[in-house]
Amino acid sequence: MAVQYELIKRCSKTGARAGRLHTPHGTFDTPIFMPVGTQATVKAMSPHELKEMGAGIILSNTYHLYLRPGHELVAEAGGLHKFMNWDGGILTDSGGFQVFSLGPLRKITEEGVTFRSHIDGSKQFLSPERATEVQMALGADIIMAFDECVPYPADHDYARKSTERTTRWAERCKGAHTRADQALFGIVQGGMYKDLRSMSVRDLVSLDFPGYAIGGLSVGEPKDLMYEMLEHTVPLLPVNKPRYLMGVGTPDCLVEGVLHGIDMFDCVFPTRVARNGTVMTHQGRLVVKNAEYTRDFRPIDSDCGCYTCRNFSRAYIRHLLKTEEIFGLRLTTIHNLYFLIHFMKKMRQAIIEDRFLEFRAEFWSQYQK
Ligand SMILES: CCCSCc1cc(N)cc2c(=O)[nH]c(N)nc12
Repeated sequence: MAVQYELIKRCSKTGARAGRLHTPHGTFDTPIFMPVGTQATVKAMSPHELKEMGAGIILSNTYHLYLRPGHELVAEAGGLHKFMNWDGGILTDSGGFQVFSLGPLRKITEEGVTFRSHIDGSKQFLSPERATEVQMALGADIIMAFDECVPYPADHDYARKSTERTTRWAERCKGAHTRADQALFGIVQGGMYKDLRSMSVRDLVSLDFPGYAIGGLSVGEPKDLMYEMLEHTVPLLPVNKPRYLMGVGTPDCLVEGVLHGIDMFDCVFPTRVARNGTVMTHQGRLVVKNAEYTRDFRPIDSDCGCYTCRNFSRAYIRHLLKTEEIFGLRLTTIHNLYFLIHFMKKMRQAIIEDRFLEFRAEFWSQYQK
């Protein structure tokens, strides 16, 4: 099997677990945070810097790469790993989510989704088969089934019909997937309805995927509702397969996701907010661009071991951001990614030492959302 999950330690009191994910491009400790590199680059970061800070698996987007430069060109280059010179793990999303979130004009039918390119307005079409073919050409280690992310809010009838179609699409993706060196993950939907979440898990598990993503969350719902869906859904998934919570997240959501037994996370948040000067600390977010940091010669976070915190002050970083110096957003990006990658490592160690609940309590005692 291209991707295998190895359970190392389960927390004795919660769903939290420490594991390893074996892939064709390396073995990675879980829980893991996966930086997003939408267009075959984690913005402002070099592959060397990503490797140095401990990144293991990065994400790219089928929707964007299909439109530009085209999956055929990436295949001609030898696949994504060669094209972007990254020898770690790569996961690609299937494109459905981006079609729904980027394309204002789209038409969903049983066959697939017709949409307008956000680049040149050209009419495009993605089907489960096409999305799978594109991802096989891109060559990621883990690829995602083509799904519809049920919008929030959605009524029960819409959520049911959409989720049932996502399952039929998942079966078609499975039928079209012929690369033995890639793992195709199913994506659980069901909106905010426990009965539909159970139905989606039941139907996808019967198709026997090597891993399962939980989709349709982190789509604007209250965090407590996301946690309620996780509490219901994760225990229904196979223990010996990886669980991936899509689009999450911030440190608080990562802690609660790990609590419920999630192994893999991704989110554009840390890199996106870094570019406008918001950085993460153990006490919560800090907008280093603000005037209050003009003469603050301390590092962003004195407990952080990243290149940024070892070499530069808040005052200097604020100066770079205010003057729109490119180095400024590189420094904040380095910090935010390092912070989350190492936050996961600390959580994993706490699980292994069976003190995850103490870790969680300590986190919440310091963290201001
Ligand atoms: C590179 C981005 C990966 S995660 C994008 C994402 C994020 C969120 N929040 C939900 C979904 C979903 O339901 N389906 C799919 N394919 N993707 C989702």
